[in-house]
Amino acid sequence: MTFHILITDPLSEEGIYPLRQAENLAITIATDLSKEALLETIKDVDALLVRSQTQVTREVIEAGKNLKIIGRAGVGVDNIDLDAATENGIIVVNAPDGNTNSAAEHTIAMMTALARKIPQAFNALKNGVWDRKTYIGVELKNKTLGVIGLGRIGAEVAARAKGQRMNVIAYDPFLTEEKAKKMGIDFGTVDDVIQAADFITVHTPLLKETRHLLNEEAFYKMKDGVQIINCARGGIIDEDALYNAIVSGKVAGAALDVFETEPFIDHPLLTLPEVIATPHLGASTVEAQESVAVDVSNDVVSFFKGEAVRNPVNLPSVSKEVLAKIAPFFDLAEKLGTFLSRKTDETIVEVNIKYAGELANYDVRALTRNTVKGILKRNFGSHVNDVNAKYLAERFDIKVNEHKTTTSKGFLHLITVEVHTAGSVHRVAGTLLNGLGPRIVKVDDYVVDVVPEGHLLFIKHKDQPGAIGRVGTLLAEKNINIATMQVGRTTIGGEAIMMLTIDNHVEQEEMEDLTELADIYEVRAIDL
Ligand SMILES: NC(=O)C1=CN([C@@H]2O[C@H](COP(=O)(O)OP(=O)(O)OC[C@H]3O[C@@H](n4cnc5c(N)ncnc54)[C@H](O)[C@@H]3O)[C@@H](O)[C@H]2O)C=CC1
Ligand SMILES: O=C(O)C(=O)COP(=O)(O)O
Repeated sequence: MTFHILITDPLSEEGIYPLRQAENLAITIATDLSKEALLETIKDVDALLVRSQTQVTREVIEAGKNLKIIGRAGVGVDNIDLDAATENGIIVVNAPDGNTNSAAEHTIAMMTALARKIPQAFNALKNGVWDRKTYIGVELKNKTLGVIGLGRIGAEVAARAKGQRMNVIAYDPFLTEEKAKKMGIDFGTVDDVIQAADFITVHTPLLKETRHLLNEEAFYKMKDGVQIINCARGGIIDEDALYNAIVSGKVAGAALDVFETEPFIDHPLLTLPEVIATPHLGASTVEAQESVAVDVSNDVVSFFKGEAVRNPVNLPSVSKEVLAKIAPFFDLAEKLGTFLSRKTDETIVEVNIKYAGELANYDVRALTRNTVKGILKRNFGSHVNDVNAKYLAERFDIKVNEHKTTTSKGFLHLITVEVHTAGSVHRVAGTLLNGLGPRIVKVDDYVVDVVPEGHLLFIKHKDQPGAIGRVGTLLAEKNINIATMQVGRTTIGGEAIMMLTIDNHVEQEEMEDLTELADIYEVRAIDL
């Protein structure tokens, strides 16, 4: 099967080498598509690869009927409607590490150019003006750099600023005193940072909480003559407030690489001599572009091989070590979910998944998603996947609870899944037997030993001589061959179960007449 990859922003040709190497991928590069053309082209595409330019809106995502993965060759995913992707079961991957260095270097370059007015002086010179008075700058040495957002890029910028003999003060919700100490920087609140700094640089994503983080009120609190740098995202700074703060003389200058609306060409900010700007070039180096394109291409290749991706954005990422421990249980978890969803026709309102034994030591959210996927397949078929399982459960008001206990009687690991409907509770437990593979070991209160595979018949009956024989005879009359059979009961003469594996698929309706046999209460045909 060939998967169609559409690339709509310029990516490094060297970087997409992994895509070119894969035999089952057909690549189309179309970097100047109009919105209408994109909506048309996306229809037949399995993977979309972008940078920051292409606006991957809900409309685009919904038009991508075959779309399975969106790759962002870079960090920021604010041009991608993540909710729409998740709801439609489309995984989004990015390349968070590949452009860190370039963005940090660009930030330092912008700060230096700003401090020494290099672009303005160069402009004058280009226009034939030799002016050594207007372009007097300030030193960076001994000045304080305020860093808001000390993630990958912010931390690199802080380290480089120290090399410039600057003092650094930072704010990040994840920054602790200990970590700051280790880095040789101060830490404080946003207010501490903006009040102490001579230069302020922002390195957060654009989120609800960071939108207009630097606004009129914030500028008011800053030192007179402060200089501002934004190489992260337009919108973190309120551009109108920045304009006013520069015109009023409060802010001495600003270096901007990113803007609230891009392309940014006729904004009043660009008319101010105190403002220097680049057209979103933070990641535009040969090295960064190759690196981010390689990372995102590798993830796309892995995805179409059915392997785990390294940098999922709308799925929690799982470390290699944890993945190695939990991956063998993926299939079992899904099958336990499928089993229960076929064991009842009633609407499921709650799912409780209990991980007992060694598994309880790991992040098992991926297993929970697989279980929920198995449960929801009854309603959503192939539309439900790892990405949207949680979303679909929430949308249909199905409560999903995860429980863990490191003690497990008899089994090294045990996954017990329980579903509640309005009037009943159904339970199944499974494990992986060393060297033997997956087993269902309990259904409701009955102990069994069934390989969760193929075509099963789950039968509830009275524990009475003849019940099993009558089932066997009727199945023989229907020419249905029994491959394996297990029985279980809790009390002699009470309710009991049979778990049969049969050779072929049968429809539930074909099995209804089994319930007319004496002592047979319920029959469920379940394909796993
Ligand atoms: N100009 C350009 O071409 C480029 C821009 N970027 C942008 O730079 C930004 C930072 O990228 P990375 O460092 O790779 O991301 P990152 O995820 O490593 O770091 C972001 C940091 O911001 C912090 N943060 C979140 N909310 C915050 C808040 N309310 N206040 C303070 N800190 C907060 C997070 O805790 C995190 O440590 C992103 O917006 C990214 O899109 C990245 C690469 C190139
Ligand atoms: O990685 C990021 O967040 C960037 O802003 C880089 O954007 P670009 O890939 O150069 O369009």
